Amino acid sequence: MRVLMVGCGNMGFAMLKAWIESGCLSPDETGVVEPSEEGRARVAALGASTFADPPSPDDFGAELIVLAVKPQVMADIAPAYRSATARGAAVLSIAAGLPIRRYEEIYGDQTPIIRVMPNTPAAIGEGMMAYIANDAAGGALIANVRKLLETNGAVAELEEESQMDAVTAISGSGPAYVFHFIEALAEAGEKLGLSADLAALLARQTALGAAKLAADGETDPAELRRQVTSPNGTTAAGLAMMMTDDRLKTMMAEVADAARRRSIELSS
Ligand SMILES: NC(=O)C1=CN([C@@H]2O[C@H](COP(=O)(O)OP(=O)(O)OC[C@H]3O[C@@H](n4cnc5c(N)ncnc54)[C@H](O)[C@@H]3O)[C@@H](O)[C@H]2O)C=CC1
Ligand SMILES: O=C(O)[C@@H]1CCC=N1
Repeated sequence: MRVLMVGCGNMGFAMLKAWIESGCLSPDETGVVEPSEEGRARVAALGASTFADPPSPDDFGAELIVLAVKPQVMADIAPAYRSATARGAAVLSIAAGLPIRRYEEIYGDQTPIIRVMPNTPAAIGEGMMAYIANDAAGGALIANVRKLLETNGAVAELEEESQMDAVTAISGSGPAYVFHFIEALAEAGEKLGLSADLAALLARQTALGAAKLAADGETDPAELRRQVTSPNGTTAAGLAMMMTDDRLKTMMAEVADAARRRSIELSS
């Protein structure tokens, strides 16, 4: 499948890197439109073709256009690819907020459109990729797109598009919450007198180990938490600060709701 990615910043590059490095996508059939010279250089290092401006369909012959620009500029940028969709190219968008109907307004509802919410661990095959497709997207296209997304991590098909704002708030933005948790744990270590390097190592290795223990889903995270918590021990003392009055749960609900509301705002 000839893939043309439009915009290759933090998220687009994270996805493309795994597509190419896994061997799922050949660099020969990959193009990237990216105005930033630095952005083009790192794509060129993967062996893919780069363009500062949209290539004509005759020049590239894209079968899949991947829209990976910011939602705020999508309406200005996406119409340049109408000639490619008119010749049969499908569209995969990773933009937050923008519903499928927005793309149908640009390309027509006969154009196959898939909307996916990725996250940055996609670069190392540990992402969470949640998608939904319009009626025009056939089984063969969806199977091919899933093959690409599987190189990025776990893949889930949503039941309805209305779930996408909540998905964005949880898994799309979620890595940033976890990174901030790691920052906060490391800073707490420094406040307790540890060196910055040691505190940072303890924080990130602890997050990694805990995530790996929880990753297979076989043991409930609440049970994993209980396994660390000796009665009247150190963990119980620490957790009381997080759990009294559901302090952390209340904060996480507020965090996720703010992100979901912003996703809804971006759609209008
Ligand atoms: N960063 C993340 O963790 C996630 C981002 N997303 C979505 O991914 C999309 C991209 O976000 P980021 O990669 O974070 O932003 P970014 O700013 O890193 O990347 C956007 C890229 O688009 C390029 N660009 C600007 N004008 C262009 C044009 N006319 N043609 C082609 N490319 C153009 C920019 O040079 C830049 O490299 C957004 O829609 C965002 O909602 C979705 C999930 C997670
Ligand atoms: O912050 C954002 O809007 C994008 C979407 C999800 C993660 N990053």
